Amino acid sequence: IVGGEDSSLGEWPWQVSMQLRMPGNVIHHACGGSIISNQWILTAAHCVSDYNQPRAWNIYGGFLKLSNISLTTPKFEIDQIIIHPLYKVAESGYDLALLKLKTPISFTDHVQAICLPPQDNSLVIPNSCWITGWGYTIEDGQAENVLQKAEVPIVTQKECQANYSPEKINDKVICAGYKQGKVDACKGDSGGPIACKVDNTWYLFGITSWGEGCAKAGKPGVYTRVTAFADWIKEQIKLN
Ligand SMILES: O=C1CSc2cc(C(=O)N[C@@H](Cc3ccccc3)C(=O)NCCc3cc(Cl)ccc3-n3cnnn3)ccc2N1
Repeated sequence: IVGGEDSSLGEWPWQVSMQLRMPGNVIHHACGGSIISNQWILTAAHCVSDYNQPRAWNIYGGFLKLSNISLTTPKFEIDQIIIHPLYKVAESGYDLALLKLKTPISFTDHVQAICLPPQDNSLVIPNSCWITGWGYTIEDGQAENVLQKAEVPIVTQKECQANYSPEKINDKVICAGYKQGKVDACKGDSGGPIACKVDNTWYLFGITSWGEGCAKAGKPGVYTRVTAFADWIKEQIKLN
């Protein structure tokens, strides 16, 4: 996250760190994700498309600092990875994947689910929402130890289409960021949430997907619009 600030423990209890098991028994934060029920995590398809072996991933919830995670830390294990069937590359949309966990999570003060917004667009998206992650804080940076948070304004479809080529910005994505840039997601944040608070309840409105650079003026972040896939998500959870 560029232009954000440190979160506090338990502030974003649905945020998980998705870590890849590398040779030599090391693990390495690669993507964010959001807990949406006690057995399901929602992330970006591009995070898992090249690493689609469930046992390649260790998932950690309830942490503020990556430095508190080690190979002996209790983890969530993936039973099944479901990538949206129309996904090809992040810029072409459908950038979402469901991860079914081997054992249900027992929720705590620091580990909770975030609500899915209804598909019927009955919920009005607030003017600004929050992005969170352990990604780079500058474009050519490194993973951040303390979970970062930043408030970003939602950009209209029209304005976002003007920023990027129109075929990349359709009604299944949501753009967020300031005209002057400065605040944005960046490498290592993808898969994570854009969370909006409506009537005192937090909803997952977007999944961090792509952008042209990080925090550049006129280049807002592009997020998978979760409301466009709420029925698909519910269907998959019911079927699996
Ligand atoms: O030590 C680490 C910790 S994590 C990490 C992530 C990545 C990375 O490219 N991640 C990609 C996604 C990816 C994941 C797995 C495989 C391949 C790619 C990403 O986050 N991409 C974020 C994409 C993005 C989204 C928005 Cl909303 C706004 C701006 C951007 N960025 C544009 N340029 N950089 N970020 C690279 C090195 C890393 N090194």
